[in-house]
Amino acid sequence: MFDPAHDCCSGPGLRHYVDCLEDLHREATHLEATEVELSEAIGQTLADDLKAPLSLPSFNNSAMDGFAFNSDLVKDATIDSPVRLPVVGASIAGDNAGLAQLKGRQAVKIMTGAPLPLGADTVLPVEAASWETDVLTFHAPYQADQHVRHIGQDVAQGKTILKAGTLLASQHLPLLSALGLGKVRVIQRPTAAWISTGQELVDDLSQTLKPGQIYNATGLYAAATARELGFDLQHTATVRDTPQDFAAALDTAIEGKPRIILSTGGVSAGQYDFVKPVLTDMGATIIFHKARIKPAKPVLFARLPGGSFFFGLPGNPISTALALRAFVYPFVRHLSGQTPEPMRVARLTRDVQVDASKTVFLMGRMRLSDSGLMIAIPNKRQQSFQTAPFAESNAWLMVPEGVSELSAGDQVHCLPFDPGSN
Ligand SMILES: Nc1nc2c(c(=O)[nH]1)N[C@H]1C(S)=C(S)[C@@H](COP(=O)(O)OP(=O)(O)OC[C@H]3O[C@@H](n4cnc5c(N)ncnc54)[C@H](O)[C@@H]3O)O[C@H]1N2
Ligand code: MOO
Repeated sequence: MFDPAHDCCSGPGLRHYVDCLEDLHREATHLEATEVELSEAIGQTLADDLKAPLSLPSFNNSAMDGFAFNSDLVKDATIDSPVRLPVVGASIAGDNAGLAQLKGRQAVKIMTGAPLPLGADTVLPVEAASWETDVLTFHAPYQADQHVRHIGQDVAQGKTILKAGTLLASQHLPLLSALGLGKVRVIQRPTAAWISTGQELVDDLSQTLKPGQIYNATGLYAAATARELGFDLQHTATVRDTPQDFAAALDTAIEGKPRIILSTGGVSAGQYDFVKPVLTDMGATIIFHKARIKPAKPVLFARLPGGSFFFGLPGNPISTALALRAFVYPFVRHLSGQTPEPMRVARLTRDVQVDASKTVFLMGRMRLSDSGLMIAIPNKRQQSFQTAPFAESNAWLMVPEGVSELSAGDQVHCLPFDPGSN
């Protein structure tokens, strides 16, 4: 059974948030890479640097519908002494006829995207051309290299186009598709199971509450945010808050071999706070329990005997949300081989006073001011049971430990609720 005398991390020795992040990074050994179809790769992390297997464009081609020829042929053209070029054929996109060599004083019709014939060095758009039947007339010279898209002008063959650790998103698809990269090696999103604990919880939102009951405020939130936080929720359960029920739920979750198991509730100090004793009984290694943060102070992180990781998220809905964003997300990001999250900052719109003995995360809104500056508006209400200010917010504003007040205009580090958003 759990022995409080060996509880390294509770009591006065609560862990600093920065130390917790270090623990999370140390534990998060990258998941194995697998090859997937490009269509399946969005939201997964690239396992290796990707090099371009070909150049883009892979052949010189026209950027306009018009005529292709060699500019040298018309260099002496004047009003008085025009130069005429016969139009001998056409280069059409998808057609390889255009790759033929132009011979002598010739031009060809050319369509946007069609190969520039060998010997041609420029394209005259059709609306700028003086032409009749099959003859182009020039009353002035025409520059080389007009409206030509050159080999490699987009991407040079062999160049690294995306780095390992890139989270693949829809903006990468045109590039990867154009390069014919139909399969890519990725580190797949970790799988997770979610256990809500509490005999007061009701999952069915259409059910009438009995006295003392409350609706589960974070079950649906977990399902909705899993993807943006980088994991796949494969199993959810809601159980009573007894050690037996929790242990049974944990066993069931483990059978699905998720990489991560998350639970809500039962990690604080009361008699129903059974999560840690149950974990300790099953031989888990508690990596940290309780941090010098607000909210979500009782957050717990452990390694289970089978190799899964466990997060005990405090039950207050806002504490659950903060623990997900400030602990689970950095862990998942590291597991997936991504680089640490870039720091986002914004200027506070008003003074804030906080308890300097902990890292404080305030619910707030990040947005661009009328003058184009990123500003952070802390919500007036900050309690961890208050879902209404959370609904009004889109980011956590982080005030580091040691800081007791910040003034309007000071920069504050922000964690957008959706880390993929700007
Ligand atoms: N004596 C102490 N009491 C508490 C401490 C403490 O240090 N000493 N810490 C407080 C803090 S901080 C937090 S956060 C909570 C965390 O509690 P638990 O994780 O043990 O969670 P529970 O006690 O099970 O629940 C807390 C609260 O949240 C409600 N809850 C739980 N799950 C849900 C859910 N899915 N949807 C909506 N609401 C939920 C639950 O009904 C309780 O009201 O402990 C403090 N206490
Ligand atoms: O940390 Mo608790 O999350 O303050 O309510």
